[in-house]
Amino acid sequence: MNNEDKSVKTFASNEQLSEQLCQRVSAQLSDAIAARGHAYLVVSGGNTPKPLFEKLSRTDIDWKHVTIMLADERWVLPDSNDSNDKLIKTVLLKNKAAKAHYISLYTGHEKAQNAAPVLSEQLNELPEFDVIILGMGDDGHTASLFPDCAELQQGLTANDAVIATQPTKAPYARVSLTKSRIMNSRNIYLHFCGENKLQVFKQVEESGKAILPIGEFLHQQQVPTEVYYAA
Ligand SMILES: O=C(O)[C@H](O)[C@@H](O)[C@H](O)[C@H](O)COP(=O)(O)O
Repeated sequence: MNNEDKSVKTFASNEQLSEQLCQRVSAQLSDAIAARGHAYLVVSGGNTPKPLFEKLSRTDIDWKHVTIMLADERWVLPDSNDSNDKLIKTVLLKNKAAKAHYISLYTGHEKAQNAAPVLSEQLNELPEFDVIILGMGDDGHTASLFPDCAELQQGLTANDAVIATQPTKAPYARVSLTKSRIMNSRNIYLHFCGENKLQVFKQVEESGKAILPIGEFLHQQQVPTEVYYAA
């Protein structure tokens, strides 16, 4: 591993990983509250983070001084089982974490591209995120920055905080944080599970460059980035 490689913490299960990541993230959120009076936590959707969300929801931190939001949203109705908004409200914003502030990326606009500028204005006003937890797909996408979507370069270069994307190999139009908004964070975590994703991660890591979107956040030295992997 060259010195640019990110530290990878490997766990036997997502349950064990989630326990450790919950402790780490909670401590950083509490430090942020102590230092600045408020903490900003950005999470990703999908299945991988569910055990982490359950544990975070039960963690005793000063949630009323935490704002939570998603790194991306599928453009589906909020009662859809594919809605990240529904996932967060169901699995994270409960128990002790019910006191947290939450900024939904689902604006109610008919189209994601009409929501993106409104969300950009709102999220550009926010300070540096304290913690952002990114997932990764088998294709190396993260948030909704997909290798095969026409909007990828815009997502990697725009100063806007949010863009609309339309992946070709995944369902739904989406809104996604851009690289510049993701990088405006104090701590980045990449959380993924399974051998397939591990091979993708190793391929990107060993290439030394951003051959897939996740590589934009692995091959950078500006923001401390830790990788949490479970078999
Ligand atoms: O809206 C989404 O789908 C997520 O934000 C996305 O980036 C996710 O992190 C990966 O697709 C991994 O999803 P799984 O954890 O379900 O494999």
